Formats: sequence, C-alpha cells, structure tokens
Amino acid sequence: MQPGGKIEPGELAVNALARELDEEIGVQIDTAQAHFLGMFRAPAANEPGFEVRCELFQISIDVPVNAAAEIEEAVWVDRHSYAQLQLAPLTLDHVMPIYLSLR
Ligand SMILES: Nc1nc2c([nH]c(=O)n2[C@@H]2O[C@H](COP(=O)(O)OP(=O)(O)OP(=O)(O)O)[C@@H](O)[C@H]2O)c(=O)[nH]1
Repeated sequence: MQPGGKIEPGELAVNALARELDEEIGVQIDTAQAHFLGMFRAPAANEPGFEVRCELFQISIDVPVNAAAEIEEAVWVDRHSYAQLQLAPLTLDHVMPIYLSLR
C-alpha cells in the first residue's frame, strides 16, 4: 500500500500527504509539486468489512526513503515486480493501472 493516512480535521489532503510522507518514510515534499490524480475507493487492506477512500497524489522524489513510525518496510514497486507482490486492493485496482498508464 501507499504511504498515507487519515486527514486531520481542517487539514488539506495535500498537507496530510506531506505530513504522512514525513512521518512514515522521512520524505519532505513541496506540496505545490504534488499532482492530484483523483479520489478512489476500495476494500480496506487488513480491515475486513471496511472501505478505504483516498485522495491520490503523484510526486517525484530523488531522495532516499526510510521506513519510520509504524512502517515495517518500504519498497519501490515497478511494472516488472508488482505482479509478484501481495498488494492492497486500492493499489492493485487503482494505483497500479494509473502508474502503468503514466509510463
Ligand atoms: N495509507 C494507506 N492505507 C491504506 C492503503 N490501502 C488500504 O487499504 N489502506 C487501508 O486504509 C485504512 C486506513 O489507513 P491509514 O493509513 O489511515 O491507517 P492509520 O489509521 O494507521 O493511519 P494514520 O497514519 O492516519 O494513523 C487501513 O485499513 C489501511 O490498511 C494505502 O494504499 N495506503
């Protein structure tokens, strides 16, 4: 699944993105560079019976990613490796098709 998390009351989605990227993978972004891709929903991974609704953004970075906070591991996924991974429904059904169409 993608780094991210719940939007706090009164917070803009793009600011929640910046906060979560910093907390979870130690990456600081310029929110002006985040490209909004749309709103999506899918069955929540690890929470049977619940749905995740997300605002999805695309960013480009050239800095190292370090799993932090409650994140156990961070890996880069590409068009060749994703089929071998166990991916959350949101990633498989929405994020990967967008990613594959961008390249
Ligand atoms: N962040 C994130 N959560 C996802 C993705 N796909 C997916 O099903 N989820 C599910 O969405 C639900 C909420 O995710 P979350 O990141 O807000 O969870 P959390 O409560 O730990 O977030 P927090 O960082 O706001 O405290 C969880 O059931 C999580 O498994 C994804 O790509 N990214």
